[in-house]
Amino acid sequence: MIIDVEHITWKSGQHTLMKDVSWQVRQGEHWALLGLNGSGKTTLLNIVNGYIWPSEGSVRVLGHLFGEVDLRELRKSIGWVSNSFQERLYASDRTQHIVISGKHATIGLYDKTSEEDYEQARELMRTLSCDHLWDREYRTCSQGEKQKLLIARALMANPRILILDEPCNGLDIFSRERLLESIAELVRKPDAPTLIYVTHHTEEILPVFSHVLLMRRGEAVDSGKTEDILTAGNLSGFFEAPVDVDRHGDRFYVRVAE
Ligand SMILES: Nc1ncnc2c1ncn2[C@@H]1O[C@H](COP(=O)(O)OP(=O)(O)OP(=O)(O)O)[C@@H](O)[C@H]1O
Repeated sequence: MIIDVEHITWKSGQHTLMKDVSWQVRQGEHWALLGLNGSGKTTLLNIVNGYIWPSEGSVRVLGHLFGEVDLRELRKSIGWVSNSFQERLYASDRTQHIVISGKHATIGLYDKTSEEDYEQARELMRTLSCDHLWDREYRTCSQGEKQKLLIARALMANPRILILDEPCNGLDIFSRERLLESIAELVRKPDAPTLIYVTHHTEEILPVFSHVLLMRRGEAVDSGKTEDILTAGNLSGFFEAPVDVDRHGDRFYVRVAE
């Protein structure tokens, strides 16, 4: 089992922000986390990374029970790419150095870099179709290009789990498709990490995401195989408003029903 969250509840002050959430991610699965603003997606991921401690329930990641494991060690196996991180990077850094700094999750490069580090960075930038950005200043890259670099950076540490938190935010539809194609490419690699993809938009849930977890007001409302979860009936119940789901190819587009 990659992630095993059992009956977790988290209270902050008067508010119960996670209510009896259970979630199991198995080897070979890739998950999308879908939910409206404030539904608890980031909170759940903070729990999985050991930044928030639930009031009740248990968390196991990669077989390690929280409470018995050195979280700093465990976190080395988890890559987490989120938008809030972007601003903390040095704007004038070269792209390849940003990627290589992911090896030890540092901001900036402090360790000596080896020839293999450069090779790995180049290979990862190739996988994410951004090797043409080699030696560019980070600040000159577009939003979509920055996302790709940050994903490559997270992969530099060879994580077993890769969390992509709304990676398509702020991207135009063409940049979004290019980024999604790179993510699909990454998953097709034989030693790909388990992906957790956080989004508000069903159309970003590529066929490589085998499973979906629906979050609402701190609860895991439903979870299962993508095609079983992303139906009009199911999502209308989930959003508490009638929606239509149009399927184009293997993508799901949700519209508010007339
Ligand atoms: N430390 C905290 N103390 C109190 N409330 C919190 C805390 N962290 C999160 N919350 C609240 O918990 C709820 C869930 O927040 P969370 O960030 O997990 O949602 P989300 O699904 O990731 O939302 P978004 O899609 O907008 O990023 C929100 O109402 C938020 O204000």
